[in-house]
Amino acid sequence: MLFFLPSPPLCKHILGGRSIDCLDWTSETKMNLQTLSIILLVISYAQASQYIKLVQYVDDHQEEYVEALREWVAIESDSSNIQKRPELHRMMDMVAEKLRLMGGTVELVDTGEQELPDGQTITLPKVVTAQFGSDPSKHTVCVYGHVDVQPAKLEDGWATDPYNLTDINGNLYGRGTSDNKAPVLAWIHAVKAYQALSMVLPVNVKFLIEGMEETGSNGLDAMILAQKDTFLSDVDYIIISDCGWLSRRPALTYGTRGNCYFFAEVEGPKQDLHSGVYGGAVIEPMTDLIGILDTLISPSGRILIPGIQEAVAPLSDEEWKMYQDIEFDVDHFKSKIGVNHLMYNNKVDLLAHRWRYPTVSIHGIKGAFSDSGTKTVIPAKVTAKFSIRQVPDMDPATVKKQVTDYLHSKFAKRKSPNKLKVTMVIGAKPWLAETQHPLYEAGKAAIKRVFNMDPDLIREGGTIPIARTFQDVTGKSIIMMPIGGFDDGMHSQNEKMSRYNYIEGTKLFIAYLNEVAQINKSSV
Ligand SMILES: C[C@H](N)C(=O)N[C@@H](Cc1c[nH]cn1)C(=O)O
Repeated sequence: MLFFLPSPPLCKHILGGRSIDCLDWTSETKMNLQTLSIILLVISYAQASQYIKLVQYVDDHQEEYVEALREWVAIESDSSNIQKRPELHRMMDMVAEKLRLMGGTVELVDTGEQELPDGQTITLPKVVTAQFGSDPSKHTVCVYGHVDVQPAKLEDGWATDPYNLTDINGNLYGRGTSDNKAPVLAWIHAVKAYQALSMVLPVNVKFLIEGMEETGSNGLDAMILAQKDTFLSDVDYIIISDCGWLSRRPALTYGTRGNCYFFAEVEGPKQDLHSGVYGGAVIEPMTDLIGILDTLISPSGRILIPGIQEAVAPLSDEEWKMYQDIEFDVDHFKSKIGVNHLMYNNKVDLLAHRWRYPTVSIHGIKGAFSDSGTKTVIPAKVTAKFSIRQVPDMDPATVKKQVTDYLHSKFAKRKSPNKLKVTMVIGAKPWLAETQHPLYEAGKAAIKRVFNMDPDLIREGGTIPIARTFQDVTGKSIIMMPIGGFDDGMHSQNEKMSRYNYIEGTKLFIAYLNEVAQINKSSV
């Protein structure tokens, strides 16, 4: 596709109000078609030169973009740590201020309180909404992103301070760089580039930026429902850039797994005990807990909870073929994460189990002794944290019951006097899109323009908790356009975003806005 073609209404205008399909081939029409071709050529030339200017602008402002990321990374906006909540509030204020300074119509939307496991409540970070342009003849896109991060400490094994952006060989290291601060900034910078060059945005752009994604987007479902007929009413498409490529090839993402996150608490004696004095006398909560955790999944990765595996939609021949055609080097994948063996060694099985089959992960045990040293304690109360990634056709409410019933039945068999409490704290559904949609065609064209190659069409094993709500509540189509690298280490030590992806990603977003503007409204 040319970078810019005149919109269908403009073509119609040039053709005297008729669409191309219903023309009668009179000489007058032929002349109009000739005029149209010339106009098309002039417009596409003018607009291609616009694009060149935008790209040049992005290249010239690289350092400014890196500094903006440095400022955001310095904020420890960890949504899972309530001690850091003031930082998260500050982060949301900074996002709002940035968008306000660009002349957007900005609101900080209150989403209420978060209830903590101990019954206390804490204020949720506000959600930032912003709008640039409201021309009814244009498409309106809503860019969703988040600026909260996963926890990170230097002592976790980071090579650099996680909150001090550090450039090493063109990689920008810092917590939240790839997930999701740089992509959000890249979208903001894309809009800013148009403004700086006094160019009109080809589509109206809205932003919806939240601060609780990493803990399940608390409060956002209700906010989206409440804003369905206001902020979201004129939105045509939702764009999310909160994931990564599969390899060095750019990608478009058409599915995410959901997530059900559980706490399983086993409580025994009224306080921690000396294992020499009481060991052998008491039934230890940790032994009970480890015992039931071990019944969740087999060593070969089969989920043992009845009903879960059965709910999974079977892999279709079409999917198998799609996975088979994707370029993906299993050995490279292994070496990048430093393992010799994986659950599956062929490409299709591996991709399928990363993207479209459920899995159980055990994340940690609160109350367990984990410091250095050799404390000989019997912990009195321990809480396991584990999650099950959701795929079509699993349903979080059903999974909650299946897991709770199963763990209680396994616990009952132990005939332990201790108490088990199972709670599901996140219940996020999976999301899947139709890749035949013009949004994806526009995405392919933008990627071709910026990277001069065709993208991989991939799924994401992680979760974007709000994706499915957006789709269900607004009925609008979503595209996920990642700019994160395959080796960015989201959620891990040494998370990074390469300068290349950050800067070329900004250009991609600029190009994408123009491609979206060409989508014929009546074709979707
Ligand atoms: C894909 C996205 N960047 C991400 O990492 N999301 C988190 C969201 C989540 C799910 N459960 C709790 N938080 C993830 O997939 O872990």
